[in-house]
Amino acid sequence: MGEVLALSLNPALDLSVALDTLTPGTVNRASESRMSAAGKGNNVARVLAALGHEVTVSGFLGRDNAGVFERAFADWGVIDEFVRVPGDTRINIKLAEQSGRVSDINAAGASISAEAWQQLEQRFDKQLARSPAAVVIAGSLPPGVVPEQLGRLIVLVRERGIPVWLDTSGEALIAGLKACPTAAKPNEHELAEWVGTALNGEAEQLAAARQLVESGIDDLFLSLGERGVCWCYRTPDGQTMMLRARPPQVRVVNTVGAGDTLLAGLLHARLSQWSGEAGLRFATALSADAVRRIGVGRSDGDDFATLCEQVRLEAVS
Ligand SMILES: Nc1ncnc2c1ncn2[C@@H]1O[C@H](COP(=O)(O)OP(=O)(O)OP(=O)(O)O)[C@@H](O)[C@H]1O
Ligand SMILES: O=P(O)(O)OC[C@@]1(O)O[C@H](CO)[C@@H](O)[C@@H]1O
Repeated sequence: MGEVLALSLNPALDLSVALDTLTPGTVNRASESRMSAAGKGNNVARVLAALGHEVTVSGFLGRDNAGVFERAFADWGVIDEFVRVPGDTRINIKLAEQSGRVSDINAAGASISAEAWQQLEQRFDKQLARSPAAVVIAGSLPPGVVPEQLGRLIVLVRERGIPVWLDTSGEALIAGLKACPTAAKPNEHELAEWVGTALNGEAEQLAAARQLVESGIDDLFLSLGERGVCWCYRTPDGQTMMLRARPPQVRVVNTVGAGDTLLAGLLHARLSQWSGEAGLRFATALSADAVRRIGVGRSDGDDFATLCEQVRLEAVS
């Protein structure tokens, strides 16, 4: 299986807190808390490495708390090509209630200097020269990095004929989509940000997904939380098609990183040259499996084959 380069320009340490019910303004007692190396690109990298891919991770890491990431990268078996910057990598707080509701508090991240950006670009160029099978760019941009810089990275990858998969939000998503990545995975809120107005119902969401594919993106995966995922793509004869996957019902513990698990599963299937249907089924089951516990990727459960069977695929007309 080909090598993957996963870029997290703004990685994070996730402090995941499980509690019965969150009551703002009071002392809340956690039933469990855990700190882990994360950020969207790193989460995708972790899942891909567990699925057997050779993965290089890159982006910016704060020097002062880099140790937690370095230990995690060694544990996951990924190659660390992060540029070290002064200070700490941000800590994001994930509050997961018994009901399955999650509240995220995401920090802005350390500011990136022009010099650090230059270092990143130089490394990126070398990494691309090794012709990875795919590049994933995922997560928000840190202060000091403007959306156009993300667009430039995407163009650099595409110029080399390497597939680039994008998962980001807000202005970064708008600039990133303009640069025409091979694939993108917005959730419904991110897609509405791209459109610039609220999307009322699935018909409007699917129309926006279609518009993106018709603008030149090969594969658009619109993730819809517990409602599953819609894959919009262009056939070799230029038609736009849509396939919908509905996940099985599972007991939700923590949904953080479900989108990253989904993206990793989809890319794994693509790099393994599975059919689109098989890939969508696998990735939907993988992300449903992931929400049953804290963390990304496959759980220890022995019912994964059943989860795959329970995913419902349907063509969208
Ligand atoms: N409650 C759930 N039950 C089953 N599957 C789920 C559930 N929530 C999410 N999933 C699966 O995970 C996928 C991704 O979820 P979602 O759309 O919430 O991604 P996201 O917003 O990008 O998440 P994140 O940013 O936390 O990674 C969904 O398409 C679905 O397949
Ligand atoms: O602030 P961003 O970069 O948009 O998202 C960061 C983040 O919420 O995404 C991951 C889940 O997808 C978490 O590990 C991480 O904390």
